[in-house]
Amino acid sequence: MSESICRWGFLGSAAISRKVWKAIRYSGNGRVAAVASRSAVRAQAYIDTCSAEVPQTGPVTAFESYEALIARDDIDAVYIPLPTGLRKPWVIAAAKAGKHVLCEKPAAVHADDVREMIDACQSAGVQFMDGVMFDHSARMNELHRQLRDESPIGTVRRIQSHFSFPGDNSFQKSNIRTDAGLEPHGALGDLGWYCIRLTLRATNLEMPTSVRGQTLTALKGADSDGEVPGEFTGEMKFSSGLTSSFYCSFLSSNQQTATISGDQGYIQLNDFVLPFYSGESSWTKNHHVLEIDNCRWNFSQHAERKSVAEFASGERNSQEVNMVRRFAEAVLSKTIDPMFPELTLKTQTILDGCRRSDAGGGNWIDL
Ligand SMILES: NC(=O)C1=CN([C@@H]2O[C@H](COP(=O)(O)OP(=O)(O)OC[C@H]3O[C@@H](n4cnc5c(N)ncnc54)[C@H](OP(=O)(O)O)[C@@H]3O)[C@@H](O)[C@H]2O)C=CC1
Ligand SMILES: O=C1CO[C@H](CO)[C@@H](O)[C@@H]1O
Repeated sequence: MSESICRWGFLGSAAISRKVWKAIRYSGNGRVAAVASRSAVRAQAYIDTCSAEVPQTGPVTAFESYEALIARDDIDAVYIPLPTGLRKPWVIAAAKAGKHVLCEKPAAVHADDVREMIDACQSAGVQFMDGVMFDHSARMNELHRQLRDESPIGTVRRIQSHFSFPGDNSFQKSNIRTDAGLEPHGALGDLGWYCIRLTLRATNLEMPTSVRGQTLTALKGADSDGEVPGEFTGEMKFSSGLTSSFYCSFLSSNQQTATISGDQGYIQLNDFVLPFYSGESSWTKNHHVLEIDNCRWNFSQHAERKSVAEFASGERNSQEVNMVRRFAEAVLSKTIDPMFPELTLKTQTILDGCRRSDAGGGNWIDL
């Protein structure tokens, strides 16, 4: 391995990997060294268009098979944004070849597959991390710290989140997200994954005792063998009495809201996954008061806006840049952080429970 720079290889020419390409350029401790595609022409075209906007700090080699890239010994880490249904064998092959693995979300088809993927990484002594960028945002880390150490809203009782975007006709017919073989969890995997993760972060990684879920609308892409959740609602119950619910959808307008409610106030975020384009990430802490005095019944508003200085995306302190920088730090220092595989496995276990509940009619499932 080169001493100070993590050499990244990408599997596939996924749309999201263009954002990660730029993030790696800005990370300061990595560079994209290779891209593999099922088509050599596509790999080279991808490298050319990305390089024209964001050049890497060295040459980037195109490979026409994922195997060929994984076999190289001048690659330290692979980024795997292949469709979820196809990802597992490539994660395991990469780990066996000694490559550290940044794996897109949702991690896998089942939690058993996640265990196999993580075991392969552990056996090979390489880092496993999923692609949830907000785990690396200064805002989320500050909220996590406050909720754990300071009880800014008292005891947390309820977490509600909503992640949706409106997928048009062409999306519904031909995007990987509506193909059961490629993205079997549909909106639950694509968007609900973040809602579940937010809950885990807010509870300091505590697992719920039971979950339930329901597909509200199913979608089926033109080439899909089956339906996927296009609109899904899920709930979680915790031993402390805390409850959490979420809604995710490919059919509602752009919304990324989260409310964390305590017995002394609530925290509201309006952009919890992809921060609004700005140089700071904000949230509000609310502790409204109902003032009653004889004929005067006033609900008085008390809302404090809080923020951290952090560019939403595409800058050196943005969450996706922090993600790849932190990953490369683990690679370069040979210090594996076990929290990341744990987070992935817990998220997938809750997702699996929601799907089992859905398949059984929406009843509560004990985890
Ligand atoms: N963390 C985040 O913020 C984000 C994460 N994601 C996740 O990343 C993953 C990829 O999403 P997205 O970028 O939209 O995906 P794309 O459809 O743009 O890309 C998927 C890539 O996978 C490769 N591939 C291999 N086999 C197949 C196949 N049978 N069908 C289709 N593609 C195949 C293709 O590369 P090639 O043909 O070149 O080999 C293709 O470019 C998803 O799981 C998604 O949830 C997506 C967006 C944001
Ligand atoms: O992970 C993701 C982040 O947000 C997108 C929507 O805006 C998703 O579709 C994507 O897969």
